[in-house]
Amino acid sequence: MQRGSHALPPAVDFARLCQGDEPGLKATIQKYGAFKIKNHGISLSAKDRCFAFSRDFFGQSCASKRMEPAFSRFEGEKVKETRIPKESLYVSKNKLYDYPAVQRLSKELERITPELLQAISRTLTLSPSLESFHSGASDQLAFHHYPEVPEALERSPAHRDWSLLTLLMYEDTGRSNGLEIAERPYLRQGGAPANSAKFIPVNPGRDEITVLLGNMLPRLAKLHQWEDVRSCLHRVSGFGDRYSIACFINAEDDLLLGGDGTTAREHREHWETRSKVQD
Ligand SMILES: O=C(O)CCC(=O)C(=O)O
Ligand SMILES: [Fe+2]
Repeated sequence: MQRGSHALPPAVDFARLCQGDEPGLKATIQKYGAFKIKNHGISLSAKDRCFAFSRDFFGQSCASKRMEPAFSRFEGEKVKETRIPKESLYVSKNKLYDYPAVQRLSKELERITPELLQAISRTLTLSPSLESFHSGASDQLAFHHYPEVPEALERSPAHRDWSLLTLLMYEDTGRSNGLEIAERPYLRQGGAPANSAKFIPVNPGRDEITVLLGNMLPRLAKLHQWEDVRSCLHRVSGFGDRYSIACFINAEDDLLLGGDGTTAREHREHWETRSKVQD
Protein backbone atom coordinates (compact mmCIF):
# COMPACT_ATOMS: atom_id res chain seq x y z
CA MET A 1 0.00 0.00 0.00
CA GLN A 2 1.17 3.48 -0.80
CA ARG A 3 1.74 5.44 2.40
CA GLY A 4 -0.37 8.54 1.75
CA SER A 5 1.41 10.92 -0.57
CA HIS A 6 4.68 10.55 1.38
CA ALA A 7 6.40 7.76 -0.48
CA LEU A 8 7.03 6.81 -4.06
CA PRO A 9 4.33 4.22 -4.95
CA PRO A 10 5.36 0.56 -4.80
CA ALA A 11 7.52 -0.83 -7.58
CA VAL A 12 5.81 -1.77 -10.83
CA ASP A 13 6.27 -5.34 -12.07
CA PHE A 14 8.36 -4.75 -15.18
CA ALA A 15 7.45 -8.02 -16.92
CA ARG A 16 3.76 -7.18 -16.48
CA LEU A 17 4.31 -3.59 -17.61
CA CYS A 18 5.80 -4.90 -20.86
CA GLN A 19 2.59 -6.85 -21.49
CA GLY A 20 0.26 -3.88 -21.09
CA ASP A 21 -0.74 -0.82 -19.16
CA GLU A 22 -0.08 -0.43 -15.49
CA PRO A 23 -2.86 1.47 -13.69
CA GLY A 24 -1.58 4.51 -11.83
CA LEU A 25 1.83 4.65 -13.52
CA LYS A 26 1.01 7.71 -15.61
CA ALA A 27 -0.07 9.63 -12.50
CA THR A 28 3.12 8.54 -10.66
CA ILE A 29 5.33 9.72 -13.53
CA GLN A 30 3.47 13.03 -13.74
CA LYS A 31 3.78 13.59 -10.02
CA TYR A 32 7.39 12.50 -9.46
CA GLY A 33 9.06 12.07 -12.83
CA ALA A 34 10.14 8.73 -11.36
CA PHE A 35 8.98 5.22 -10.53
CA LYS A 36 10.42 1.95 -9.27
CA ILE A 37 10.49 -1.39 -11.08
CA LYS A 38 10.86 -4.97 -9.87
CA ASN A 39 11.01 -8.28 -11.76
CA HIS A 40 13.11 -6.40 -14.33
CA GLY A 41 15.40 -9.20 -15.44
CA ILE A 42 18.65 -7.66 -14.17
CA SER A 43 20.40 -10.46 -12.31
CA LEU A 44 21.46 -9.99 -8.71
CA SER A 45 24.80 -11.61 -9.54
CA ALA A 46 25.59 -9.03 -12.26
CA LYS A 47 24.64 -6.21 -9.91
CA ASP A 48 26.53 -7.66 -6.93
CA ARG A 49 29.63 -8.13 -9.07
CA CYS A 50 29.51 -4.44 -10.00
CA PHE A 51 29.16 -3.31 -6.40
CA ALA A 52 32.13 -5.53 -5.46
CA PHE A 53 34.08 -4.01 -8.36
CA SER A 54 33.07 -0.52 -7.19
CA ARG A 55 34.21 -1.13 -3.60
CA ASP A 56 37.56 -2.47 -4.88
CA PHE A 57 38.01 0.41 -7.29
CA PHE A 58 37.27 3.19 -4.79
CA GLY A 59 39.30 1.37 -2.13
CA GLN A 60 42.48 2.02 -4.09
CA SER A 61 44.87 4.84 -3.28
CA CYS A 62 44.07 8.31 -4.61
CA ALA A 63 47.15 8.11 -6.82
CA SER A 64 45.94 4.88 -8.47
CA LYS A 65 42.43 6.21 -9.01
CA ARG A 66 43.72 9.40 -10.57
CA MET A 67 45.57 7.32 -13.16
CA GLU A 68 42.17 6.29 -14.49
CA PRO A 69 40.84 8.87 -17.01
CA ALA A 70 37.22 7.92 -16.31
CA PHE A 71 37.65 8.71 -12.59
CA SER A 72 36.03 11.85 -11.21
CA ARG A 73 37.70 12.79 -7.94
CA PHE A 74 36.05 13.55 -4.56
CA GLU A 75 34.26 16.92 -4.84
CA GLY A 76 35.21 17.07 -8.52
CA GLU A 77 31.61 17.77 -9.55
CA LYS A 78 29.16 20.44 -8.50
CA VAL A 79 25.52 21.39 -8.63
CA LYS A 80 25.47 25.14 -9.20
CA GLU A 81 28.33 26.14 -6.85
CA THR A 82 27.99 23.30 -4.32
CA ARG A 83 30.63 20.59 -4.59
CA ILE A 84 29.29 17.06 -4.30
CA PRO A 85 31.09 15.00 -1.61
CA LYS A 86 31.37 11.91 -3.80
CA GLU A 87 33.83 10.28 -6.17
CA SER A 88 32.71 8.54 -9.37
CA LEU A 89 33.84 6.35 -12.22
CA TYR A 90 32.11 6.80 -15.59
CA VAL A 91 32.17 3.79 -17.90
CA SER A 92 31.12 4.58 -21.48
CA LYS A 93 30.06 1.90 -23.94
CA ASN A 94 33.31 2.19 -25.91
CA LYS A 95 35.38 1.63 -22.73
CA LEU A 96 33.55 -1.49 -21.55
CA TYR A 97 36.35 -3.81 -22.64
CA ASP A 98 38.53 -2.19 -19.94
CA TYR A 99 36.03 -3.24 -17.27
CA PRO A 100 35.17 -6.96 -17.54
CA ALA A 101 33.30 -6.85 -14.20
CA VAL A 102 30.85 -4.35 -15.65
CA GLN A 103 30.13 -5.98 -19.01
CA ARG A 104 27.40 -8.33 -17.89
CA LEU A 105 25.37 -5.65 -16.08
CA SER A 106 25.74 -3.40 -19.10
CA LYS A 107 24.47 -6.15 -21.43
CA GLU A 108 21.52 -6.91 -19.21
CA LEU A 109 20.59 -3.23 -18.99
CA GLU A 110 20.94 -2.95 -22.75
CA ARG A 111 18.45 -5.77 -23.13
CA ILE A 112 15.70 -4.17 -21.02
CA THR A 113 16.16 -0.55 -22.16
CA PRO A 114 14.13 -0.67 -25.42
CA GLU A 115 11.23 -2.34 -23.57
CA LEU A 116 11.40 0.26 -20.83
CA LEU A 117 11.41 3.13 -23.35
CA GLN A 118 8.45 1.54 -25.14
CA ALA A 119 6.52 1.08 -21.90
CA ILE A 120 7.05 4.71 -20.87
CA SER A 121 6.05 5.93 -24.34
CA ARG A 122 2.89 3.83 -24.23
CA THR A 123 2.05 5.01 -20.71
CA LEU A 124 2.50 8.70 -21.59
CA THR A 125 1.19 8.30 -25.18
CA LEU A 126 4.41 9.65 -26.74
CA SER A 127 4.74 9.42 -30.49
CA PRO A 128 7.20 8.72 -32.01
CA SER A 129 8.08 6.22 -29.31
CA LEU A 130 11.21 6.97 -27.24
CA GLU A 131 13.10 3.89 -28.35
CA SER A 132 13.29 5.36 -31.85
CA PHE A 133 15.59 8.07 -30.41
CA HIS A 134 17.89 5.61 -28.69
CA SER A 135 20.67 3.44 -30.07
CA GLY A 136 22.45 2.73 -26.78
CA ALA A 137 25.85 3.83 -28.08
CA SER A 138 26.05 6.85 -25.78
CA ASP A 139 24.63 5.23 -22.66
CA GLN A 140 26.94 5.29 -19.70
CA LEU A 141 27.31 3.55 -16.34
CA ALA A 142 28.32 5.68 -13.39
CA PHE A 143 29.69 4.22 -10.18
CA HIS A 144 29.33 6.59 -7.26
CA HIS A 145 30.96 6.44 -3.85
CA TYR A 146 29.93 8.88 -1.12
CA PRO A 147 32.46 8.40 1.67
CA GLU A 148 31.28 8.99 5.20
CA VAL A 149 31.45 12.72 5.85
CA PRO A 150 30.05 13.34 9.35
CA GLU A 151 28.96 16.92 8.82
CA ALA A 152 27.40 16.41 5.39
CA LEU A 153 23.65 15.93 5.64
CA GLU A 154 22.94 16.86 2.07
CA ARG A 155 25.17 14.64 -0.02
CA SER A 156 24.02 15.69 -3.44
CA PRO A 157 22.02 18.89 -3.86
CA ALA A 158 18.72 18.90 -5.72
CA HIS A 159 19.29 18.47 -9.44
CA ARG A 160 17.88 16.95 -12.60
CA ASP A 161 19.87 14.57 -14.80
CA TRP A 162 20.64 15.51 -18.39
CA SER A 163 19.84 12.01 -19.67
CA LEU A 164 16.70 10.64 -21.26
CA LEU A 165 16.34 8.23 -18.33
CA THR A 166 18.51 7.34 -15.35
CA LEU A 167 18.28 3.88 -13.80
CA LEU A 168 19.51 3.81 -10.21
CA MET A 169 20.69 0.68 -8.47
CA TYR A 170 21.62 0.16 -4.83
CA GLU A 171 22.94 -2.51 -2.56
CA ASP A 172 20.18 -4.05 -0.49
CA THR A 173 21.07 -2.53 2.86
CA GLY A 174 17.55 -2.80 4.28
CA ARG A 175 17.54 0.82 5.38
CA SER A 176 16.85 4.20 3.86
CA ASN A 177 19.61 4.98 1.38
CA GLY A 178 19.14 8.73 1.13
CA LEU A 179 17.64 9.17 -2.35
CA GLU A 180 14.85 11.74 -2.26
CA ILE A 181 12.52 12.90 -5.00
CA ALA A 182 10.51 16.12 -5.28
CA GLU A 183 6.76 15.87 -5.36
CA ARG A 184 4.80 18.01 -7.82
CA PRO A 185 3.32 20.52 -7.93
CA TYR A 186 6.16 22.50 -6.38
CA LEU A 187 5.09 25.21 -4.00
CA ARG A 188 6.35 28.39 -5.51
CA GLN A 189 6.67 30.77 -2.61
CA GLY A 190 9.11 33.12 -4.15
CA GLY A 191 12.02 30.68 -4.09
CA ALA A 192 13.32 28.50 -6.87
CA PRO A 193 11.41 25.20 -7.17
CA ALA A 194 14.47 23.28 -5.92
CA ASN A 195 14.25 25.16 -2.62
CA SER A 196 10.52 25.07 -2.13
CA ALA A 197 9.85 21.51 -3.30
CA LYS A 198 8.69 18.83 -0.90
CA PHE A 199 11.04 15.85 -1.09
CA ILE A 200 10.00 12.30 -0.30
CA PRO A 201 12.36 9.38 0.42
CA VAL A 202 12.48 6.66 -2.24
CA ASN A 203 13.74 3.68 -0.20
CA PRO A 204 14.08 1.16 -3.05
CA GLY A 205 13.10 -2.31 -1.85
CA ARG A 206 15.18 -5.42 -2.37
CA ASP A 207 16.36 -5.70 -5.96
CA GLU A 208 14.28 -2.78 -7.19
CA ILE A 209 15.51 -0.25 -9.74
CA THR A 210 14.50 3.41 -9.56
CA VAL A 211 13.81 5.02 -12.94
CA LEU A 212 14.17 8.81 -13.21
CA LEU A 213 13.12 10.93 -16.18
CA GLY A 214 15.98 13.17 -17.33
CA ASN A 215 16.17 16.56 -19.00
CA MET A 216 16.24 15.26 -22.58
CA LEU A 217 12.57 14.35 -22.18
CA PRO A 218 11.04 17.81 -21.66
CA ARG A 219 13.09 19.04 -24.60
CA LEU A 220 11.72 16.28 -26.82
CA ALA A 221 8.22 16.94 -25.46
CA LYS A 222 8.43 20.54 -26.58
CA LEU A 223 9.78 19.60 -29.98
CA HIS A 224 7.11 16.97 -30.62
CA GLN A 225 4.31 18.86 -28.86
CA TRP A 226 3.68 16.11 -26.36
CA GLU A 227 1.72 16.74 -23.22
CA ASP A 228 3.92 18.27 -20.51
CA VAL A 229 6.63 15.74 -19.54
CA ARG A 230 8.82 16.86 -16.65
CA SER A 231 12.15 15.52 -15.51
CA CYS A 232 12.74 14.31 -11.96
CA LEU A 233 14.16 16.68 -9.36
CA HIS A 234 16.12 14.60 -6.85
CA ARG A 235 18.79 14.80 -4.18
CA VAL A 236 20.74 12.53 -1.86
CA SER A 237 20.88 12.99 1.90
CA GLY A 238 21.98 10.98 4.93
CA PHE A 239 25.10 9.59 6.60
CA GLY A 240 27.49 6.70 6.20
CA ASP A 241 29.61 5.24 3.47
CA ARG A 242 27.36 4.95 0.40
CA TYR A 243 27.66 3.31 -3.03
CA SER A 244 25.25 3.61 -5.95
CA ILE A 245 25.23 2.73 -9.64
CA ALA A 246 23.51 4.96 -12.20
CA CYS A 247 22.86 3.93 -15.79
CA PHE A 248 22.38 7.04 -17.92
CA ILE A 249 20.25 6.25 -20.95
CA ASN A 250 20.82 8.95 -23.53
CA ALA A 251 19.25 9.79 -26.85
CA GLU A 252 21.58 9.09 -29.74
CA ASP A 253 24.21 11.80 -30.16
CA ASP A 254 22.99 13.31 -33.44
CA LEU A 255 19.36 13.59 -32.43
CA LEU A 256 17.96 17.13 -32.48
CA LEU A 257 16.58 18.05 -29.09
CA GLY A 258 15.14 21.42 -29.91
CA GLY A 259 14.18 23.94 -32.54
CA ASP A 260 17.46 25.77 -31.75
CA GLY A 261 19.41 22.93 -33.40
CA THR A 262 20.90 21.54 -30.16
CA THR A 263 21.84 17.88 -30.50
CA ALA A 264 21.74 15.30 -27.73
CA ARG A 265 25.56 15.26 -27.72
CA GLU A 266 25.77 19.06 -27.25
CA HIS A 267 23.15 18.94 -24.51
CA ARG A 268 25.08 16.19 -22.68
CA GLU A 269 28.49 17.83 -23.12
CA HIS A 270 27.16 21.20 -21.98
CA TRP A 271 25.91 19.70 -18.71
CA GLU A 272 29.03 17.57 -18.22
CA THR A 273 31.16 20.72 -18.51
CA ARG A 274 28.86 22.71 -16.21
CA SER A 275 29.06 20.09 -13.49
CA LYS A 276 32.89 19.77 -13.50
CA VAL A 277 34.86 21.62 -10.86
CA GLN A 278 37.78 23.29 -12.62
CA ASP A 279 41.12 22.52 -10.92
O1 LIG B 1 23.61 8.23 -5.84
C1 LIG B 1 22.41 8.37 -6.05
O2 LIG B 1 21.55 7.77 -5.44
C2 LIG B 1 21.94 9.38 -7.08
C3 LIG B 1 22.96 9.66 -8.15
C4 LIG B 1 22.54 10.76 -9.05
O3 LIG B 1 21.68 11.55 -8.75
C5 LIG B 1 23.19 10.87 -10.37
O4 LIG B 1 24.06 10.07 -10.72
O5 LIG B 1 22.82 11.81 -11.11
FE1 LIG C 1 21.02 12.60 -10.50
